[in-house]
Parts: sequence; C-alpha cells; structure tokens
Amino acid sequence: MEPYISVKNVSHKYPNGVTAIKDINLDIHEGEVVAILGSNGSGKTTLVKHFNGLLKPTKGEITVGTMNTKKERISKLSSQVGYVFQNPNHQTFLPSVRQELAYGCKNLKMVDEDIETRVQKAIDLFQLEDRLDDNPFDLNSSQRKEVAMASIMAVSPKVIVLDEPTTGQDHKGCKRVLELVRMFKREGHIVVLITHDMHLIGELNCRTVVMNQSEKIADDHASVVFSNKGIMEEAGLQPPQITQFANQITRFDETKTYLTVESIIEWMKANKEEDVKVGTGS
Ligand SMILES: Nc1ncnc2c1ncn2[C@@H]1O[C@H](COP(=O)(O)OP(=O)(O)OP(=O)(O)O)[C@@H](O)[C@H]1O
Repeated sequence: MEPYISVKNVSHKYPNGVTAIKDINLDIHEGEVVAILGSNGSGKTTLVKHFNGLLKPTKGEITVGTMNTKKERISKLSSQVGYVFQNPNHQTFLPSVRQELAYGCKNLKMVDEDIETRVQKAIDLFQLEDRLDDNPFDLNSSQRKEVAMASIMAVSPKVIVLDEPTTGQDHKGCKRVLELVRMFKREGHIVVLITHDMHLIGELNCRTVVMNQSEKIADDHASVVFSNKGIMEEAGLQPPQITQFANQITRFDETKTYLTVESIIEWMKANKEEDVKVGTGS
C-alpha cells in the first residue's frame, strides 16, 4: 500500500542557520497512529509542521496524498492535515463555540449545507450541544482543547496532528484524549501525536518515532522502542512507570514489554501470583 504521507530525505534549516531536522525518511499509512517522541529541541514540531505546509523542506520532498507539499498551498494541505496546537488559545479566537466549530470549514469555502452537517457531526462526537453559545475563553483548558479538536474534526482532514494533547490536562482530561485518539482512528483518520506522555503512548500501544538532535533514531512499535535501552538513553527518555516496574520483575516472558497495568494483571493471572519474584532489574 502506498503511504499517505511520504517524507523523503528531508532536512530543514531555519533562516538563522539551525538545522532542525536532518535527512528524515518516514512513511505513514492509512489507519496509523504514530507518536513522535524526543527531548526538547529534537525537531519533532519542525518535522510535523511540514505535513500541512507550515514549513517547507529545505532539502528533500514530502508527499501528502497526491500533493507535493513544496508546490501546494497551505489551505489545500490543511484540508487534509489538521493541526491541533499544544495551546488551544493559539487556535480558538471566535466568540462562540458554534462559530469556532464552523471556522475551518468556512475558511475552506465549503457550502453552507455541508458545513452544517459537518459541524453537527463534531457537536455529536464531542457532546458539545450544551456549550454552543459559550465563549471558548470561558471554558476550562481541557474543554477549550476539545473545542479546538472538534473544529479540526469538522473539517475532517485525513490526518489529525495533535501537539502535546495531554499537556496541562488533569487525569480526566488525559483519559478523554486517549478516548479521542481512539475515536479518530475508528473514524478512519491517521493520527500523528507529538508527546512526552509515555503513559499515553503505552495505552495507545502504537508506532513510535524517536527524534534526537534533529535525526530520527528509532521507528518501531512502542514495545520495541521502550525496551531498547540504548535508544531510550540516547534520547533521554524513560519508559512508562509500569514498564519500568515490569522490568524489575523476574517473569516468564522476558521477551515481552509491558505497556499498561492491564497487561501486567493479565500476565499475573496467567502465571499465578506466587511465580512473581522481584529481581535486580533488566
Ligand atoms: N522558527 C525557528 N527559527 C529558528 N530555529 C528554530 C525555530 N523553531 C525551532 N527552532 C530550533 O529548531 C530546533 C528544533 O526545534 P523543534 O521545536 O522542532 O523541537 P521539538 O522537539 O518540537 O522541541 P519541544 O519539545 O521543545 O517543542 C531547536 O534547536 C529550536 O531552537
């Protein structure tokens, strides 16, 4: 299957001379959820801003669907790649949730009837019926983030980019983000997440790309990446706490990386608790 997003030998050098990403190759296919991990300044945002044309490669090529991002206008790319910024205040600026939800569609000059159907779908999916007349700035940060996601969802781009979706969210907000990512996937979207939230990646059990000093140093399933000590150390990352805990236990299946509490409980049930021994760590 052809990838939907194809990044070929891409580098980006900012006008101040900083090369933020270097020779990146990355293919993302329909139906994938991809987490992009890495320490601050490793190039995650720079990479992802290329997907909707906010940045253009200074070397190499990116294709999104059939579009070469160097040649396409941002508005056209944005209809296929929706970007939910880390700070919803950078995205929500209209006086009501209702107007906010319609904004992206209006911007793309969709016809009124189409906009109405799309906005209604977003209202239903995000259960926003009671908040339509609220000013987004009167909502709490978690609700505001949801409005930002819902307005992207109304446009229904093929790809949804979520930049640090759980940052600043309480436990309930984080759980909701997890549900939303799963819903986006079910609805047929590709989801690209920039995140430092290892717990979220563990729960999503998804493909994980690791950036370090402008380069891609790993691209594999989360369980493989999290069990690669060399990569984790190089990138200055720690696996989720539950994975660290599991690594301290002598267990039957030492080839497995445990990403969630549920997976540990399953293993304990399957192997009987008396078989659990605390080891010196792996
Ligand atoms: N507009 C810009 N002009 C010049 N340099 C920039 C610009 N934006 C980012 N950089 C530099 O590019 C490098 C990569 O930054 P980027 O924001 O892509 O990293 P990141 O992994 O997303 O970091 P963070 O986790 O802190 O958001 C850093 O050295 C950063 O200082």
